[in-house]
Amino acid sequence: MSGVEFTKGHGTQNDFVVLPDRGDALELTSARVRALCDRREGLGADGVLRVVRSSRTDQLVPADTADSCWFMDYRNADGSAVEMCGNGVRVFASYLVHHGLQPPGEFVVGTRAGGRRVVVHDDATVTVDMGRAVVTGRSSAVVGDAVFDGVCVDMGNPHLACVLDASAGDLLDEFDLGVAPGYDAQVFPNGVNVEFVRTLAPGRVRMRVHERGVGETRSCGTGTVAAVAAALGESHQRTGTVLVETPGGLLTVTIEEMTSTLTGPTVLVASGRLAESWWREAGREPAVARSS
Ligand SMILES: N[C@@H](CCC[C@H](N)C(=O)O)C(=O)O
Repeated sequence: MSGVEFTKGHGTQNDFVVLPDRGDALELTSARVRALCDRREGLGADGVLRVVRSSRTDQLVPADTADSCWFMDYRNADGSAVEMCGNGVRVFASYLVHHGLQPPGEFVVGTRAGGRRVVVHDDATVTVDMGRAVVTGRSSAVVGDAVFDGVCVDMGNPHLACVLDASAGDLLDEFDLGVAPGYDAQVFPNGVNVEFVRTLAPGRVRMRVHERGVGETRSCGTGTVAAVAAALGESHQRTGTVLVETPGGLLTVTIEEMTSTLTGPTVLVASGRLAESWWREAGREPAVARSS
């Protein structure tokens, strides 16, 4: 059969194109990632998950990632290859089990941020051990004219989680996150994912996020863990389990002293093949204007 195989899936509406590449043979250029993620020109997604064996990949694979496990080569919609994607790992794990590449239950997925232990449950809910939410300091985000104080959290990828106080009322629903919030580039030289979170009741928060390399998304797994770590911290708690309402659905985050977990649903929507001509065209990088 001709054409590149794909599956489209999502975790709380953070959506991905999954590209199986057992032989590590796909030429996944930035241009192809951008075209795949384009919601008019391509399939439409927040990111791409290339499925490759750790031992076969030419990516930088951290030492704690077993040679034989499946590696999630994650790309943001803008084509950038970054460290980690929490919802992506959940969809990736679900894909592996559904397509018979991995028996159900517990196993490790390789990512650029290290190995992540996952459990795929019978109802396609997936729990990921996300590692420790490391608070590295404080900084601020700017939306329009407003400046918000935030907590810098390293989840393998960088986050700035701004906890809104109760007086902020419905502000969370009113933000325009169509434009990237401003941030301090000296604190985040490689860019940052910015979360806004509000506590609704003990053990329940609501979050919106602007993702680096994507824009506003309907959910972000690493972002929910960062947001919960920040929200717990504001009420002087170091650990706890919190339900996170995102525009795309509900996730459960548990923060422990040395690690954290993320649990939520995954959906595999469709599988198919990309037309060969589309893949060929999508591979062409746009011509760069030359100054003579
Ligand atoms: N949606 C993801 C995060 C994806 C990576 C992020 N945009 C970055 O650049 O760090 C998640 O579910 O964690």
